Amino acid sequence: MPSPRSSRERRTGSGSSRLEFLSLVSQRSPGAPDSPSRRKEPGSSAAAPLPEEDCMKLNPSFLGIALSSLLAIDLWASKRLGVCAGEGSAWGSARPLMKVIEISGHGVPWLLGTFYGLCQSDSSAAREVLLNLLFALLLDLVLVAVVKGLVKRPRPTHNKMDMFVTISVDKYSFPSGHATRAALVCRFILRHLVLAVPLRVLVVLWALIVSISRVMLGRHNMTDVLFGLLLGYALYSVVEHCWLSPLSAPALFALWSH
Ligand SMILES: CC(C)=CCC/C(C)=C/CC/C(C)=C/COP(=O)(O)O
Repeated sequence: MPSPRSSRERRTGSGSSRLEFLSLVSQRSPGAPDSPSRRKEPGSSAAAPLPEEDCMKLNPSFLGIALSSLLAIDLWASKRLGVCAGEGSAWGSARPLMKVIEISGHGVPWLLGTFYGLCQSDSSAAREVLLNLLFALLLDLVLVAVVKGLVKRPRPTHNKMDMFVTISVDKYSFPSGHATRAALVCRFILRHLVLAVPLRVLVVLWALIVSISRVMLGRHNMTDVLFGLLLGYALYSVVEHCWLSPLSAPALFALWSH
């Protein structure tokens, strides 16, 4: 397949890659000063040809353009939706409520609550469900920490870093740990707790509100939250696949049997 550079060369009749570079630079910043690669050497009539890899970097693919446009829209919309990002923001007075919602989806109360329930449970069915919930919550923490550490996307600039108990990777925003936990816990509860319909609706609403509040608080961009929800949803399938039972993990269950 001919490379984009070679087809351009055929059209212009030029043997050098200079025109390719010029067109891209002028599209991006028409008023920008000459870059080193555009500058002619004194006394020479043409710039030295660019290495192939430089041209490829400057030649944005359709996917690249689509992704950067999506990210630009994401940053812009997330900033506009960050209406509780500070006390002085448009909905700054709702910030304390948003922070309560934030704590309701935080890892510490969920881990402590599940652990406490496990210690108090007196039926083997409850122990099995709570042990798997604990496993799911820990798996979620590890997975989110790994992805945050790999992607290293900084939190939005309008975020005030005043969160309740964080770990080092929480300076990064992709994906939202609250969103993964909300989706995971929501699926888990709907599947393993016998609840009346209004309560099931409340659980789904809680997960949605926790997720939306991440953007409103300015903690995350929308894509962090959307990916977090997908990740948490998928993680539940993994947990169900690896379901711990007295048969598959007898030693673990022996620890909790009174
Ligand atoms: C047992 C253990 C290691 C507990 C750590 C619990 C903990 C500090 C979880 C972090 C929860 C948190 C602040 C997540 C960040 O959520 P985002 O939605 O802002 O990504």
